[in-house]
Amino acid sequence: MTDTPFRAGFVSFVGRPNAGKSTLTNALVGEKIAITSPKPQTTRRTIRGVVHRTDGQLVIVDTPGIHRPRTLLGERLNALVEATLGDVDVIGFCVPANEKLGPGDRFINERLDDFPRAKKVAILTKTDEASKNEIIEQLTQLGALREWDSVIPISAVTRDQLDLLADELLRLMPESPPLYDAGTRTEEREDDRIAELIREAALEGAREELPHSLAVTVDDREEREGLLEIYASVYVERDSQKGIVIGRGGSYLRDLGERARREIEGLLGRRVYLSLRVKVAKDWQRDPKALGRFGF
Ligand SMILES: Nc1nc2c(ncn2[C@@H]2O[C@H](COP(=O)(O)OP(=O)(O)OP(=O)(O)O)[C@@H](O)[C@H]2O)c(=O)[nH]1
Repeated sequence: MTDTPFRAGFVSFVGRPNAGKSTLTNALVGEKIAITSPKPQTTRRTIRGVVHRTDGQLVIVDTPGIHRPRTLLGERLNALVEATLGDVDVIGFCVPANEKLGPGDRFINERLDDFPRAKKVAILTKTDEASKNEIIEQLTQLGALREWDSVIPISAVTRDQLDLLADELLRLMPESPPLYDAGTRTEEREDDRIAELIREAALEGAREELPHSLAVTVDDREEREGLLEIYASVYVERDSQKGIVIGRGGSYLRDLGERARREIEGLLGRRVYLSLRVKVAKDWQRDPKALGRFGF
């Protein structure tokens, strides 16, 4: 019997907004690394999640989507995507099984030619939401786009075929010693993860105009009688949005704080007191200084 070599490398999932990239990352890593939301384009940061197996390591680089930039934030995010995809070993192109292949998918598929170094895998996501016939039709359409190194239908929610996907991704990785210690599941700083959980809670139920205007910073933490107190700010771009986030009598802010606190307690495994303040940073998406402060 021959020993299987240890393989390790980087994979990035791309696909149109809402294709299920963040959910897939979390399902593979087995921990909440990237926030997910039914609102499109909520992923802003490059986040690394690490999948540990006895025969190898998959390092997942979760990028913001590829889209046409409209603000300085958009431009910076696109530059981040370019730099990331130029560097990975495998690109997983995610297409939802329950929506027809559209111009958005074709645009991204064409862009994949710009990254010749990476192996390319087509991933049909959300198969739990589609019929057998729809899945077959989508697989045929995907197959016609290019010569993929692999084509795999999965559901991150029911975990269907996730192990097979991990096998396939690993098979395409170079032989390499481990890239991360066994205990490492993400490179994200804890405060950044907390800020993202708060942003996720704020996105739930937020109105159309709001999602792209939200930013969150964790400003301070204090230990008090066994309780961890976390002080954070939720930034919006305009005064009118401040009222929306606070809600009538503070109701919206209370609800979102409650949801965020539960998620943070899950992450940290301990009781937390969360104090949120809503602030206005005028047009921060276009302001280089503000972008720097928010970590972009
Ligand atoms: N039924 C079902 N829903 C899914 C699955 N994967 C993702 N979703 C849902 O699809 C929506 C979008 O998922 P995300 O993982 O946030 O999508 P994304 O591609 O990261 O989105 P962006 O950050 O906008 O680029 C969420 O409401 C998820 O719950 C799946 O396998 N099955």
